Amino acid sequence: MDHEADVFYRELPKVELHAHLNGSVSFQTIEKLLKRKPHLNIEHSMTAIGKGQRRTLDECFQVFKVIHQLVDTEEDILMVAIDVIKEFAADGVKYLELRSTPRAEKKTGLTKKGYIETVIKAIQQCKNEGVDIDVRFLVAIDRRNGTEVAMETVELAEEFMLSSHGVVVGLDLSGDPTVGHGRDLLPALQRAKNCGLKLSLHLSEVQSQLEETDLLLNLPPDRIGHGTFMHPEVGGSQSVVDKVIKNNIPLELCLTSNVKGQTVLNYSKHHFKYWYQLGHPSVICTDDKGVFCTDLSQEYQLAASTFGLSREAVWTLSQQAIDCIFAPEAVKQQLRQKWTELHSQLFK
Ligand SMILES: CNc1ncnc2c1ncn2[C@@H]1O[C@H](COP(=O)(O)O)[C@@H](O)[C@H]1O
Ligand SMILES: [Zn+2]
Repeated sequence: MDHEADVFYRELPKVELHAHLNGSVSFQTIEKLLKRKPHLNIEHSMTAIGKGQRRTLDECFQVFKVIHQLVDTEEDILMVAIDVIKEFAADGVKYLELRSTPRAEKKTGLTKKGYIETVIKAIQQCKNEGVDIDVRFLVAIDRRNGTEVAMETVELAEEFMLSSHGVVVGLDLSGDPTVGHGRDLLPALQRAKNCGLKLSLHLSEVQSQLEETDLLLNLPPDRIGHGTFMHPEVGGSQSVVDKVIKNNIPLELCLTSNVKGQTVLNYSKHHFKYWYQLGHPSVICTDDKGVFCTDLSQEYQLAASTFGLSREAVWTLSQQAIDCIFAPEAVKQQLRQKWTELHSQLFK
């Protein structure tokens, strides 16, 4: 980790809605994976982007390929998922939506179905151990894999939505934004929506995707990841902004991810400012806490210090994230209750 966040931000109860499993693997867990697979000759410097370092988004995607080499059995996935869940819990996250791309690996016999089952098993195991966090799962589509794989992924997600007792709640569209086009994925996304899966889509993470964003907004998605280049000031358009506002689609905003991935020049230029000033639902998230060496407390603290938010404003921000979760209304009520209980402790 680059810094330790102040106590207030760690104790602040938080909701994390945008976390890719394999991007969230901590230094300590990477250490364990390196010991399991010394023959790969992978070093820490290949799996994370440290303090003050920046990479192009393209280079970030190389990092994921390295991590995927390290996480290629059910055993690895189980360990990684349990570690990641416990780390979020230790950081004060009370509700977490993890997302991950089911992968099959011929070498190890890993199947996509086994992948999803293992993540669900990890979630169940943490629950049985009494870890103080409610975890849900979004099955991810990697956009580079095209139409057919997207449709298969939706079918799998649908199956697990029906059998996982509420753990699988939705679908994520992610992957290298410069590869593939949303139009080819539209039928799969439409199908997901029709069968009751919630949709969180990475949109306009890079510039010049306005046409795709405009098209996919017609679904409409239930949440947007990043949305960095949607507003007119950065080459977006007012009509796209109007669609987002009209449909009241919350944004998942990941400050450090965008700064380290160089799609945003610096923290003060982050589009959090634009959407927050509009009063539009904006949720602070980590994206890839392992790769970008951050955690959710730190992201809240960075937002507060960069944009001059008071502690009460930070509290409200974390509380309003509850409105944006994909789990049902009863879960939202429980979380609101929890926030109310914790408020007096934090502001005594
Ligand atoms: C930095 N901005 C980003 N933009 C788009 N997709 C991203 C991403 N960060 C992560 N992913 C997606 O998540 C995968 C790794 O986790 P999982 O193997 O699925 O658990 C990456 O391969 C990519 O598809
Ligand atoms: Zn992401």
